[in-house]
Amino acid sequence: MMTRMSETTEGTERAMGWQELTGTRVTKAHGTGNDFVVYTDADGSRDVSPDTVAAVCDRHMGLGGDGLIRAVRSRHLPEGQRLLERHPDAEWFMDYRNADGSVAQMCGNGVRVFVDHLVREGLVTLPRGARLRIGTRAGVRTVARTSSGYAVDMGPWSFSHGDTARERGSDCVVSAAGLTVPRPAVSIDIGNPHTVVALSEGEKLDGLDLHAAPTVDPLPADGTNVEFVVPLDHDDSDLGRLEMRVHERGVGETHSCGTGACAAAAATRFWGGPESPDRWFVQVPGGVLSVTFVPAPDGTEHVVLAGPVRVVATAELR
Ligand SMILES: N[C@@H](CCC[C@H](N)C(=O)O)C(=O)O
Repeated sequence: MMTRMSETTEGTERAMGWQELTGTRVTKAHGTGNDFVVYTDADGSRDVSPDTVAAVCDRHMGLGGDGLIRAVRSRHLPEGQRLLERHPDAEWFMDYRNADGSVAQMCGNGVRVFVDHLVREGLVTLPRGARLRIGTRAGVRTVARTSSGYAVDMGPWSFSHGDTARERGSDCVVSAAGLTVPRPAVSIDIGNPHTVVALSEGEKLDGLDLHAAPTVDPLPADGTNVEFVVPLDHDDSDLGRLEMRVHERGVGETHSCGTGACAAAAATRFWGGPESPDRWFVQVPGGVLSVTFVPAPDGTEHVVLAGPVRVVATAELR
């Protein structure tokens, strides 16, 4: 993290540097407690270094956030230009960074916040029921405006370690503070990497200490976000429910993770067998997300994530 020592007559303070964004108008918003700082860089001239991201996301010396999102026109990024060849309508690209400055492919809560930002800034019009295509490093995602927020087609999910999970029910083991022994788990890719662990009967999510990153063996090539889940009783056989806590790659424990909720529902549905429902409510510390598995026209199964967006403030970085 970039820091500089600035001496004042009163003493010495550690100042964080976000010079690249000084004077930039930003929005602070969250989706179920997963909070982000968003800014518009329409022509791609205000990219940021990892140090700047970390400084802005710092909860004591900066605005604070689980991530920083740059709204940039796709044509100004090489990865955006590639997407435009197949999806010329994906005008805007979500350039997503974790709080530590690392780049992530996708963010399920962030993409709702991102689209809400575009709407509020008058950069797109999106009436209720209309759809918008967004470029991300995980590919193009289609976002629809609903009566209570946004629903995102997250595309298909897959097991990160091939068929091993289908054969054995798990493909890795996870250790974490508060777990007595390492647990079998599955690693799932939904544009970004996740590993899902179910707690055993009688274990409680609040017994976990997620200050330190859980250990995953084998670790997916790009690292992983880790979700701990407890399936909840549900009366309605068409609607599954689960509770989840998450340790995010590049952040630490967060109040919510949209892609994590999708991965958690996919794993729990897989473990439950063919009778498992296609609709899930995922309870996270910051609220409830809806995850639905739908057949796609190309024969694959897509995951649709829906949830709210709340704007906290707009501000100018000084
Ligand atoms: N909170 C996000 C996921 C953000 C990226 C993640 N930390 C990663 O590195 O993959 C979500 O809502 O999906």
